[in-house]
Amino acid sequence: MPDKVLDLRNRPLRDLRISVTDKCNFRCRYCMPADIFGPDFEFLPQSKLLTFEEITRLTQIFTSLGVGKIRITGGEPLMRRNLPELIRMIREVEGVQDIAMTTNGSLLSRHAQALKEAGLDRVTVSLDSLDNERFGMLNGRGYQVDSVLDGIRVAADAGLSIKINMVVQRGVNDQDILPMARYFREQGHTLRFIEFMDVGNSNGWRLDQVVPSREIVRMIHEEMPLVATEANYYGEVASRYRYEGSNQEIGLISSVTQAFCSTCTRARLSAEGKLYNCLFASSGDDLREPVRDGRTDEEIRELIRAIWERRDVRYSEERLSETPGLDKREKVEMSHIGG
Ligand SMILES: Nc1nc2c(ncn2[C@@H]2O[C@H](COP(=O)(O)OP(=O)(O)OP(=O)(O)O)[C@@H](O)[C@H]2O)c(=O)[nH]1
Ligand SMILES: C[S@@+](CC[C@H](N)C(=O)[O-])C[C@H]1O[C@@H](n2cnc3c(N)ncnc32)[C@H](O)[C@@H]1O
Ligand code: SF4
Ligand code: SF4
Repeated sequence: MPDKVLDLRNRPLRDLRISVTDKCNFRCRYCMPADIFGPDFEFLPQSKLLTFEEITRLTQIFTSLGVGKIRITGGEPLMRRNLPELIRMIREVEGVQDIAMTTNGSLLSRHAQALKEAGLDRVTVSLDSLDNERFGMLNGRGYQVDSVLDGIRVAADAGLSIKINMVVQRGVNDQDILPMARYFREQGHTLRFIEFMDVGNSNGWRLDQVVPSREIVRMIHEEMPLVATEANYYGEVASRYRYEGSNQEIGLISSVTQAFCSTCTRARLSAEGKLYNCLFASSGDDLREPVRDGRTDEEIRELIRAIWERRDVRYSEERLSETPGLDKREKVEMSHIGG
């Protein structure tokens, strides 16, 4: 039985989100704006990345503290070589119940089959528009919608369970809400709408660019009636609705208008081995050195336990209550810890 660990707000440690690279082939404005992440930007060298063996060892230590859900992310995780090998290694760790991956989908058609065979359970594909011109602008590199839809198709054929994530920005892609809802309802995949967030330090976030989830629900409900559904599990990020008369669902991730910090069970491990206790943390605790300097599993486990036990963060709730000085704090970049 894993040894349960609680933070200062009584939140258990249940999910580990592992970033395997800080590199990405996209330059989404809200995450890696091209003017900052340009040709001279220095990404992490290979020697600073956790190896697959180190990631697997840490995963095993995390499961002994209660983690059962693993999400592989990035940057773009499919830019890390031999990723199926890592999935295979994590699959063998006792206590791992669910392995998911978040990807921009552009390289998925090439890798989906191998990922499934290695033991990946689910993929979440990010897609913000079905309109080629707008999508090309949003991803900052002119990638076409079809490259992502192909990836989704191949992943579904390979037997992976699929969700789609759409970040909605007012005046940018809010006209895509209904076309996306119609399309993915027809395809039978759960689409989740994410409120645009003030992650990192450079995405130019403004509150008036956030489309509140309740507005999205109202808009879809008018055309395709929705029924609210119970959460699947404690701490689920998305609130869920199903289309009346079917089991087909959508989800709303309301991190700005209805923060969910009070049940946040997520730890985040960056590609260089820093442990972050919040998506909006200023800094992380290094685990790479302890892993490399010969410490035992038990010592590392106690280190992680101590980090979690002093955790008190609740950034999104503080944003909601307009805590003074919050907007001046330096934050980790989303591409560094993976969302
Ligand atoms: N503020 C905040 N946003 C989060 C958090 N976790 C996820 N998000 C946002 O929600 C998006 C979707 O997250 P996912 O990783 O797909 O959600 P998940 O809960 O792991 O998904 P399922 O396991 O499929 O339910 C992320 O890209 C973030 O934008 C969190 O802890 N805090
Ligand atoms: C940082 S990406 C990493 C994985 C992969 N590259 C992808 O895009 O799916 C993870 C998720 O974070 C979301 N994201 C990035 N910046 C965001 C922001 N400012 N607000 C809300 N979600 C954001 C992306 O849309 C994506 O679904
Ligand atoms: S959201 Fe994902 S695809 Fe877009 S720039 Fe960030 S890491 Fe890359
Ligand atoms: S803002 Fe931080 S504490 Fe709140 S839900 Fe997100 S990651 Fe968890």
